[in-house]
Amino acid sequence: FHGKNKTATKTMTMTTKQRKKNLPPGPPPLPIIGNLHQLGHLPHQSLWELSRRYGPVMLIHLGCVPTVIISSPSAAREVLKTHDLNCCNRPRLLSTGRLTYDHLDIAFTEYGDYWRELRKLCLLKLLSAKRVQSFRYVREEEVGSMIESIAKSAESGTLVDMKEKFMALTVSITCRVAFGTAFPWMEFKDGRFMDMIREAMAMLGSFSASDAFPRFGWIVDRFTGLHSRLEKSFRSMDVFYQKVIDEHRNTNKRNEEEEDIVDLLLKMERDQTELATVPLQEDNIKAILMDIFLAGVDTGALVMDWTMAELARNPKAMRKAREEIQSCVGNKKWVDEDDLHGLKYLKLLLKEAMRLHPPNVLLVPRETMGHFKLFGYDIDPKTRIQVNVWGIGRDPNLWESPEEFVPERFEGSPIDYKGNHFELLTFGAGRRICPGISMGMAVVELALANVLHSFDWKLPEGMTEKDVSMEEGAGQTVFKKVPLTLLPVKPSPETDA
Ligand code: HEM
Repeated sequence: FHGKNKTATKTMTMTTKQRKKNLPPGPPPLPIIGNLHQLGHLPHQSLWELSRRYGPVMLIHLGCVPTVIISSPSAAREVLKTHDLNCCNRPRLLSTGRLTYDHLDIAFTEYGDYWRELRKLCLLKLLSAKRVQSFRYVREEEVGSMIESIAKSAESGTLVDMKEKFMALTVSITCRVAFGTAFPWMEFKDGRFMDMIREAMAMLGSFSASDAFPRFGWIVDRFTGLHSRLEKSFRSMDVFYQKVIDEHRNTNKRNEEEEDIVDLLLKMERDQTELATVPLQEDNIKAILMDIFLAGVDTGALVMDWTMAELARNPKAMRKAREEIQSCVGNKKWVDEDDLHGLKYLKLLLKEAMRLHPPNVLLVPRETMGHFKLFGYDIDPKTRIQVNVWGIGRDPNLWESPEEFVPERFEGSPIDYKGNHFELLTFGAGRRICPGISMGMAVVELALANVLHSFDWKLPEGMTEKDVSMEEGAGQTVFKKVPLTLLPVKPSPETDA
């Protein structure tokens, strides 16, 4: 009887405590599935609609997982700046865990000493300003090859699938920067390499029941075939990285100028470098390469693809951009990286395209590490946090005519995408902000400047600007559902003048 009374008192204090909690508002969850049924095909859009009803700090349940959706710049500032230390963990998820050799990478590893040291390595060596600069010739050469291949389509009057071109460009630049070779070996040619990357991206964006229902979800994932598909994707990427590493081990050491990222990581392995007492080994190297590929290839290509789609729909903006480039570089064949400083309008239109089409619409998920108060609401440890960057970019309270593509809105505005302005969070903010901003934007700016300088772009016959579909498809990143195909036209000196 005595014992029972004790339990009753304990239960009473627990429930009083629970009751005292001021949890954020949100749509009522259903038993077991929580709010999963409300996500739809494009969760960022459904969540944006819901947040207009429940507010910028909204609690939902993804199966058993409490998740707070952030949908305003001031709430984003709270989680990415004021409480960043509490919010900078990443949840352990099925697909990210497998593809990163059990979280040995930077993007999906938990916050702690290992992440801190890896991140330092990334910022100081792998993606430093000096290294980005040292690969300028790679970017210029690869953009040159892309322009030459587009010129062939212009000559034969064939349409260009813009996303395919931009993906091929980011892949070849990344291959050269990371492993010094333009494109991998024969067995990965004929589109197989691209298929492999696409499949890994699809796996990262896939819904896994194990993540929503940690206790029994794995049974569902085995039943649906997700486990074996993930395993197959992991194996093919692993074989590829092993080949890259073996080849580097067997090659005479390059001088420092020619050193690629794998050379640098293998040197650290030979020197028995430790990252937070973990000696750097092959799996760590492969996990880092996985990040460089999966974080950098698709995002850059998407930014370029969406930007071209907006320009195709807005011929005035396209003309203005081309005129600016023309007046800046004149009759020079290529726009080089020194010319980019003068291309102010190009930078404005990129900001505008990234406002409307951030590739990571909900950022990369974070997880809280301790309890804190957010606008008076209690946020518990182990709560997942997703910032609706897409919604913030289209909020009519922040932007005039938010759905319209108006690059001029950024004229004279201090807002940029480097993590200090919570209205434009294309690359995130805080401790986990993207470390590849300079590397990514260097490619995007140079490629678009040359694509616009070298060709006039026409819509396929019979299509008008209004017919360009802006429908979205969602996975880990948001892409154009209907591929953008355009006709490149080589301008004659007279028509361009
Ligand atoms: C236009 C291109 C790119 C976009 C839009 C982009 C966007 C992002 C975003 C939104 C995040 C999550 C930030 C957060 O959680 O607050 C991120 C993280 C990351 N990005 Fe990028 N990224 C791009 C290019 C790159 C490139 C080129 C690389 C490397 C070669 C890269 C490497 C990473 C890594 C390693 C992380 C994880 C950082 C961490 O968790 O500490 N990204 N990126």
